[in-house]
Amino acid sequence: MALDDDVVVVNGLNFEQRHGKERVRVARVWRNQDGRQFFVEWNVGISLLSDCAAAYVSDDNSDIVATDTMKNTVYAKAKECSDQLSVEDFAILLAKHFTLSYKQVTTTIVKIAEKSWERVSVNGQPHNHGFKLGSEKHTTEVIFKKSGVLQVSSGIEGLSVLKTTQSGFERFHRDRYTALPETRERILATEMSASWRYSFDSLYSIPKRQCYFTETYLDVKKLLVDTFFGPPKEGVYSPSVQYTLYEMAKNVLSRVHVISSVRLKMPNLHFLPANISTKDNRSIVKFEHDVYVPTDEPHGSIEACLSRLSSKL
Ligand SMILES: O=c1[nH]c(=O)c2[nH]c(=O)[nH]c2[nH]1
Repeated sequence: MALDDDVVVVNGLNFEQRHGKERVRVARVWRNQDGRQFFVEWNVGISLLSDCAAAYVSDDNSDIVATDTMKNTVYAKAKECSDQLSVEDFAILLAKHFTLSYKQVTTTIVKIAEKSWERVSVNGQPHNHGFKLGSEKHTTEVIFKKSGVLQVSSGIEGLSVLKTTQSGFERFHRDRYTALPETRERILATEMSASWRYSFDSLYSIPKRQCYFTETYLDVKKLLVDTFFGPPKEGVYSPSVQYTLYEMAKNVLSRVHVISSVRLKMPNLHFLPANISTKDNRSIVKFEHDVYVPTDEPHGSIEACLSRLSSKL
């Protein structure tokens, strides 16, 4: 969403500013009558686009919403949420609060990352109040304008996936600097980041169902992961990270109709063949698709965004 309408002319110069609070960490527990407890941990960032130019050019702070107030609001709103809600719904609630409560605020941007605390099972039974930390984060970004225009995006950060076969890279461009051999057999590993934008454009078009965004997040995550791996027995061949990324994004758009665009970032984390030999060429370790040197740098970086023709980016 272009935020150009927040540029003003001050003393003959274009001026654009925002202020907010980053890394506000809050955790919330909800307790059910039946003894089951629910837990989330959020890292919240708030940014306000507001008419407070006076504070930049004079000592008039009267239009500044203090960033300390923003921080307190996160805890106050978390307290008010007596029913469990998705991270997206919490971001919408905060964005709505700041945009509608302050006359000088024209736009609020709320970004939240949720840690993946998952309920543990003990002896095969889900534990009432025990959680363990998974690796990936569920992220969201909500932009809410005074005009009522809303933009909701969600994402996944740090989802590490790897397959030990069904990946290759052949027939790529070669020149005098190319050393990489072609292969139809390699490890494919990435730490995926995904973000997608919902087509909802106002508060009224947001589905009211309590777990709507959480369910959609889990659907998208499953589509991405299932497409990466393919069926459990035979898998699916990946001729390049680019091809697999495109298939993943395409499947999300074709299956989840409320999503208008999806961006995927898939670093190619190389597992190099372990070939070790002595100075006189005696092999100590000969690579037979069994021993690898894991690396995380340098890594390939592959990123693309796929959106419906009708969507505004
Ligand atoms: O899937 C791949 N895509 C690339 O662009 C690339 N480049 C490279 O060296 N290896 C790979 N693998």
